[in-house]
Amino acid sequence: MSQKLKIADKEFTSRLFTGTGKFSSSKLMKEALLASESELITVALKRVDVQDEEDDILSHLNHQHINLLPNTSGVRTAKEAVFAAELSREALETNWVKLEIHPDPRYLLPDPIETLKAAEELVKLGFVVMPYIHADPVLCKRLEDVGVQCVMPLGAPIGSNKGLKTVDFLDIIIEQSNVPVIVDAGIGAPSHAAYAMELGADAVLVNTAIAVSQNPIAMAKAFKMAVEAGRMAFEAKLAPRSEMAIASSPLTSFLS
Ligand SMILES: CC(=O)[C@@H](O)[C@H](O)COP(=O)(O)O
Repeated sequence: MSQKLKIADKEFTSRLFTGTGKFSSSKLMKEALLASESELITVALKRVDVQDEEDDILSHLNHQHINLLPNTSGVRTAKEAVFAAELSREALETNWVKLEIHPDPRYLLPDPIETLKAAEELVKLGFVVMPYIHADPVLCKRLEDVGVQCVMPLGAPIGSNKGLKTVDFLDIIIEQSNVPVIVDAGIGAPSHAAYAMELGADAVLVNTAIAVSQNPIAMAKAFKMAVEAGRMAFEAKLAPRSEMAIASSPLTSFLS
């Protein structure tokens, strides 16, 4: 049994966090997310109708083991992010927020300056801040200094399914971090998720690769298993690498 992950006051058995976008129906989304056994599920505040008590997306996520993580996707500045977080705290009764500020719709890359500014403000306002950022080890330390509860560096641009293009920097972030590291975005296959976990990431967040798969329910299960396998391998400690071949069985006394 793998160690539990603690973020702020919550403990998680599952290290697979999931997103709610791009599913072809709410029913399929619900079934896939249940199959993933994810306990932290992010939902874009812009997709929630706070006036409607029967809001479709929320009613499908109303399960005992599911914690909602509102995200600020769609905002362009720190000021807008703080406003969105305050709205979500009011509407969804949670002080957890996934801070996403990506002003450029082409690459959806996070703005590091606005993100740091917003994180500082949100921490002061009592939020549990989970910032989505580029895989920048210096920024991660600066965010840690202002009091975020984890960092969420990207593997590749959102929705690109390209995998861990930032692996050398993720390695440094994981080595230096005093808060959980959650690899977010661009994870396109269960093997990418397993790789992130083997590196020592504390969790991964996956949306597109599950939602747009031909069979999201089976894919959610595959990701669940990959994350568990990767974490187990990390805890078991991977065997050291060698430049030279090292025979697996003795080479002396062969056929003598
Ligand atoms: C849903 C979310 O919060 C995003 O960060 C993003 O959608 C995750 O990235 P992928 O869609 O590439 O998995």
